Amino acid sequence: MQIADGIHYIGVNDHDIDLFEGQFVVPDGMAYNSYAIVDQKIAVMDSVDQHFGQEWIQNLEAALDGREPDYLIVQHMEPDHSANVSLFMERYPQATVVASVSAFNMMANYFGTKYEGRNMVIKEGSTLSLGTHELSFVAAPLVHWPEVMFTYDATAKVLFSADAFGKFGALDVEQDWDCEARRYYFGIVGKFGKNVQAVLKKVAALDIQTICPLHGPVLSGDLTHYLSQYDTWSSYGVETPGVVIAYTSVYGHTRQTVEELAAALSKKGAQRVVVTDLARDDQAEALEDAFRHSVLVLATTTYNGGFFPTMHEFVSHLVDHNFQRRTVAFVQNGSWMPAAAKGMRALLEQCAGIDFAQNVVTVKGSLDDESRAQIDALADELVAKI
Ligand SMILES: Cc1cc2nc3c(=O)[nH]c(=O)nc-3n(C[C@H](O)[C@H](O)[C@H](O)COP(=O)(O)O)c2cc1C
Repeated sequence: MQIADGIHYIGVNDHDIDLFEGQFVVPDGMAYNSYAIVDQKIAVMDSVDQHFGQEWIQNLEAALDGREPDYLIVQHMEPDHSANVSLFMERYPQATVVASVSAFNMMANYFGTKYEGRNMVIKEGSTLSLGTHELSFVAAPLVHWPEVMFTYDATAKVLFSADAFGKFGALDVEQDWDCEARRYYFGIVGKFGKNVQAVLKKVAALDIQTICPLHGPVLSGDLTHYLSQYDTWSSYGVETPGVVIAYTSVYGHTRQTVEELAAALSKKGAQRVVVTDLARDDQAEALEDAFRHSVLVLATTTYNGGFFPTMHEFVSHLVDHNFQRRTVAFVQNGSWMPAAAKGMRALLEQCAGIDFAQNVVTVKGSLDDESRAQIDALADELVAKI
């Protein structure tokens, strides 16, 4: 598949993977993208996951039509992209590997060599001419690893963006971009909003017609939507006004409380209320929902003096991913000494700019008039904050 003049797609689809990066469910598989820029010199953009080396080489050789590659540009050393660097370097002994200093340090760790004598160290502003295609490199530290470089092809007006603008899902599955790109962003890149903002500012100065990420589809046409989504996500802005209620429940009373709160919110004018069961639904989906919307309600059981383990896991994800600048409310259940709200709040105090709702719903085992009045008061407070 030709993406632009001289630029070929040579990546692979993975439908065998169970969990991406050891934790994310990917029901539609995953794509490991790689590209060949065929010019007077030939550059290959990154390799692919360890299981697909032979397929990748076949794709490369089909695109090269008997020629041999001159460069392997390693933008990102995460093994789903770098696992076949050594295969490439053995197969093409004339080729040079092009990467940042930190990428070469990681190559020493992974492959036991920095390819001395066959390497080209690049940094922000370095250039590489392939003949017609003029490449320049844009440092993207911590988007989302420290060694990451973007590559800009000024001739084809293509930005090779490493993991940025990537998404879950193989390329032979038709899918809306936003949903799985958002889940990918907040699960994997989201902690590093400042770094994403910094690199977005740099690429804003470039004339870009096509974005070639290392996962997900090549983006072309009007890029405004993708750039604007990345700007909102990386600045922790609200994408969709609404309430997310993330809950756990052992015996159903907390679930019933959540259902009544959701109904009260809708009745009082909330246009969008999303409810997720943290023990059964995908927590990565819940995480992206929390970052997407304006208000988050956490509802859980007091559990051995603390709070329920799956809620603990979710709150840890929020803190780890730099959750910030949102309204957060608590619903707690406790048959003898409710303490879940206090425990959750203590962890979330680490997050910047959280507006904790004044009203807390406390259910002592099962709902009663007092807790129903609290639901009503909390719904009033939250509707005003959406
Ligand atoms: C293993 C376990 C530990 C619990 N620990 C506490 C506790 O420390 N303090 C408390 O007040 N209630 C505690 N509870 C009681 C729960 O609040 C009660 O079971 C309630 O019904 C849970 O809400 P649910 O119906 O939504 O599951 C505990 C319940 C379980 C099952």
